Amino acid sequence: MIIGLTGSIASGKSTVSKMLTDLGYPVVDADLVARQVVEPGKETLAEIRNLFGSKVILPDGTLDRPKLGKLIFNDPVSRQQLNNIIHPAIRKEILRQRDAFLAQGHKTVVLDIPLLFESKLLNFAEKILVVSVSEENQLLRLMKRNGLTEQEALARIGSQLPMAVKEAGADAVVFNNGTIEETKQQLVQVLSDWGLKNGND
Ligand SMILES: CC(C)(COP(=O)(O)OP(=O)(O)OC[C@H]1O[C@@H](n2cnc3c(N)ncnc32)[C@H](O)[C@@H]1O)[C@@H](O)C(=O)NCCC(=O)NCCS
Ligand SMILES: Nc1ncnc2c1ncn2[C@@H]1O[C@H](COP(=O)(O)OP(=O)(O)OP(=O)(O)O)[C@@H](O)[C@H]1O
Repeated sequence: MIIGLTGSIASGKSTVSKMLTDLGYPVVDADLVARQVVEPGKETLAEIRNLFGSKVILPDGTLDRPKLGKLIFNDPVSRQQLNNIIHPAIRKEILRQRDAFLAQGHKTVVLDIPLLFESKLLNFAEKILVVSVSEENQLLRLMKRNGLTEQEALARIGSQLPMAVKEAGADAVVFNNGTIEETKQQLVQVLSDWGLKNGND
């Protein structure tokens, strides 16, 4: 079974993803893949440089992520241009990592993809698990984790589909407003409903 794990920014995907890893499930992490495909020397990084200029490249040749983030989260046109360059590379690498896990004999693979609903990967997930959070908790957690102002955090939240749309498209929703333990209990219940106990299933 391929599980698509998604949610909105700072809803708690990484937190749930870690719980799944601890239970033994193999997880493909799209945010990590997004970093791998722009490592120095990669074609995607060269394309980003061509589009946005050398101002988004640090002296050591790596991507200046905060700078590119400021650009794309405040401008839908730039965001779409970046997505057009980077998403095909991310998609290809996600599928490669999924296939590698399946080839190792895993029966269940988790794809942790923040933009699952916005991307062309939705069809690859047989079950969609959405991690949901209240608007208030989302804003507070995002500002705290990334050291953002309220305005910066709201721009990032606004660059994704609304939480309610994702909940409506989910096979199951885990509400991450309480303690981490309460979230874990909900997750275990969902897995059990799907006939899964641990990463060997
Ligand atoms: C703009 C970048 C360099 C900013 O890097 P930064 O280290 O500050 O953020 P990070 O990569 O950890 O992303 C944090 C969160 O932002 C959200 N996010 C990232 N990119 C996008 C996007 N293009 N559109 C909407 N939300 C996004 C996701 O929820 C993600 O989990 C980076 O986010 C990026 O390369 N984005 C494009 C790739 C992408 O779409 N990634 C999302 C996973 S497929
Ligand atoms: N139940 C919780 N109670 C308190 N804080 C939490 C809880 N769950 C997650 N957090 C914190 O909220 C922040 C966002 O969580 P996390 O990083 O898991 O979200 P995410 O959905 O993976 O975010 P992103 O889309 O940006 O990668 C983190 O700093 C995390 O430690």
